[in-house]
Amino acid sequence: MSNIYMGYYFTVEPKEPGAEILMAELGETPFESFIETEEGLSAYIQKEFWNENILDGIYILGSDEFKITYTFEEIEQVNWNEEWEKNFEPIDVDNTCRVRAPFHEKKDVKYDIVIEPKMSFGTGHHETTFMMIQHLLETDIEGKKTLDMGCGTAILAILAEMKGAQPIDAIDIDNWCYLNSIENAERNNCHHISVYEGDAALLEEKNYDVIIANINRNILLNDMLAYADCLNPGGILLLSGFYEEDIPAIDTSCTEKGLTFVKKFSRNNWVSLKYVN
Ligand SMILES: C[S@@+](CC[C@H](N)C(=O)[O-])C[C@H]1O[C@@H](n2cnc3c(N)ncnc32)[C@H](O)[C@@H]1O
Repeated sequence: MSNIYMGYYFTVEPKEPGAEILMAELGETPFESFIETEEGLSAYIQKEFWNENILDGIYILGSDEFKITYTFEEIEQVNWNEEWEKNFEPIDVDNTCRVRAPFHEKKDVKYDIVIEPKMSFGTGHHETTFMMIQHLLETDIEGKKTLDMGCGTAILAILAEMKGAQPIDAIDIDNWCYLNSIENAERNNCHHISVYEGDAALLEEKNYDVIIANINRNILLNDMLAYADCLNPGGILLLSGFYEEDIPAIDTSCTEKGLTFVKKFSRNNWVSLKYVN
């Protein structure tokens, strides 16, 4: 995979909620890494997926409610650690789970997850990850065979292991995420997580008690049958990566496959749904 990136540096006024909306919109494009800055947002995209019109469909850039300016440059090599050290604050979910980088001090919480995100999505800062953590925190997964599909940094697989799930398969289509997940699983002393590079094609002949999938609307809809087919009776499916308006399509797809809706979380129009088989 190419290491040449295009870095975009956005100044966003007002920053709240502008930077978050901008990040959500860019997250729908091949931009793959985001860092919140004092002025707004830095966003990175691999040059091979970039073109000069890449921002054309970004609605917020044309909105009267926000003043957004930016510069961009080509970057040969990004020092992600340095970038994250400057900008990454630990996050706390429900006072039970803390996600931090290796350079943050350790605090006394039940689930202390250390993530070195580099280029992978999944630091807990994104609404979808946050809500998936909330679902996992309140679901009994002790001893359950678990799949984390679209694992990113493996943040959710790591929490699943900390909550007693095993064995756990963590799958991501992206090579960076695959490598970063292996590193993060080791960093958190996880011994029950197997990481694979790939997609739903890897699920043939598999079965799980719990499936976690925080990806996006279209991939979830496309792969829902593969998930449902390998979910054991009574198994739990946790989904995120889509908006309130996508719920009818996702829900129809799930109920068609015999799954029953259990609970929804929502944050800033992002949602996360729990189903049982
Ligand atoms: C929204 S991120 C979620 C990361 C992490 N699980 C979290 O909750 O923060 C989605 C991840 O799914 C991966 N992905 C995208 N399409 C996929 C597919 N078809 N199969 C497996 N993984 C996929 C992406 O590379 C990305 O790491």
